[in-house]
Amino acid sequence: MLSFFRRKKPETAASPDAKQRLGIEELAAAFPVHERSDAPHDDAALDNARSDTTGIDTSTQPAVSEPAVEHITPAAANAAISEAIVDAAATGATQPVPPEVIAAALEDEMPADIVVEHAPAALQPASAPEPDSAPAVGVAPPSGPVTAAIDAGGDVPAFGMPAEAERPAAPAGNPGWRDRLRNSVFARSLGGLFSRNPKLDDDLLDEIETALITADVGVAATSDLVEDLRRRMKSREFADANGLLAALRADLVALLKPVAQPLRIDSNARPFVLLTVGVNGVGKTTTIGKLAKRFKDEQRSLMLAAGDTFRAAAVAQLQSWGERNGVPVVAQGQNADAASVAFDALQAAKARGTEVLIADTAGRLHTQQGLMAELGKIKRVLQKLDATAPHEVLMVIDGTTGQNALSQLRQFHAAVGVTGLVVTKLDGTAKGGVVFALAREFGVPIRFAGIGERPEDLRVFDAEAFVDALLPEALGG
Ligand SMILES: Nc1nc2c(ncn2[C@@H]2O[C@H](COP(=O)(O)OP(=O)(O)OP(=O)(O)O)[C@@H](O)[C@H]2O)c(=O)[nH]1
Repeated sequence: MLSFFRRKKPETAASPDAKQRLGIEELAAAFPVHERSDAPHDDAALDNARSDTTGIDTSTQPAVSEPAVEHITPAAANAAISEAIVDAAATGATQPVPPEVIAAALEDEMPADIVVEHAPAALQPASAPEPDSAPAVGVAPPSGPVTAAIDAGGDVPAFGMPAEAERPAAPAGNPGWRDRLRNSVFARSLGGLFSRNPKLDDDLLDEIETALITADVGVAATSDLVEDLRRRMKSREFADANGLLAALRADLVALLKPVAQPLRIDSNARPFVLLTVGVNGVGKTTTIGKLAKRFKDEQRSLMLAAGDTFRAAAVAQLQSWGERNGVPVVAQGQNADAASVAFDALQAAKARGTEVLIADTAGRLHTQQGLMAELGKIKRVLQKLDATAPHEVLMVIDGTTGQNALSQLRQFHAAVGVTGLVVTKLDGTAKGGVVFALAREFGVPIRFAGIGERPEDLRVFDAEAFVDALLPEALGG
């Protein structure tokens, strides 16, 4: 049987002290995201950087509500980016160049005298009751009527969602986790192992090791888990294989427990601004739609900002989710400046006393430095209206991504300071193990898990429910 670490344990792996875990603070220290209040900024540099990497020249496509900005020439912006890269190379920095280096070279802040001219038609006075205190997400909503700001549009399915009749019925409650995750690589490989009634020996550990690696748990986390089990097996802690497998379950739960922290809406922030980020196609817009439903069910007043201005259907997709849930959507159309949309929406939400504002952003590869720097700009622009915003930077990660998710999180955190994760697409044939790797490496709270396409398939992340869904039922808690 193939073994990645067969009884060759490095002295470091078994000790918890020796873990190579990077905390948020260490990450932040490694990639400081500092604001340059002393430096002038200019949007055009970032716009140009975007056109460099996407092929879309936004300079020729003015936003519906174009803020008053001074533009530098594309050549100057290119020169600034090149200079930053050359400077970083000269100082021995390895690629990719940290965003703050780019940001320092670019003049990228929206001017203080921004004028938002666009008045979205969707914004109508809301009459929804506004609760004084904000329960944690996932807590049962208080009873009472919800008055939608706009007509919810009946049963019209949102973009990206199958029509009601085509959708499989979602299993209710926590048992739904197992039904959704049973086809994952993790569940199938460990399930096969357990069904063979294994003996308590090194071969069992080797098979567990292979199963964990195959399921994307990652080399470091797998090594920690397997060596802990090996040590305990040698000291005769387990009566049989089932004892060892029960210990594996406990170790997996212990790995995830610290990051299973539900999103809490701070009622002192009004609105509580939630900025969603992530690479292309991970499920950001869909997740926002699901969150919109969740927040509306909790009777929170809500607004959405259609900040994904680059994907053709994204604005319509968000508007459809908004209509479906009776939530106003601030949009300026395709190719508008995303920071301007966010600013526009925050201004409107503040004026209305809206409780939660969720801002969408365009998907971007974590290696596209110009686009990553744009996220910093969106954050700074929001902070012109509320110094504490965004209150949650929610990064959406596709659960099928594998170990690449680690570098995605590293880069997004460096650019914009990620405070919570949503791991989507854990249903179907996802490997699922990347959740453990993320937890071990970063310790960033995992707020939600996407285990299907229906609104109710966005679950508050629950360490035990998740682990038990991946392991054979006999073991589950
Ligand atoms: N099976 C499954 N599909 C999902 C889940 N979450 C999102 N999706 C699907 O993933 C696809 C992409 O979702 P979007 O919300 O458009 O992704 P996005 O991140 O906004 O995409 P970009 O704007 O291009 O970056 C859609 O088909 C969604 O239905 C999930 O938890 N499970």
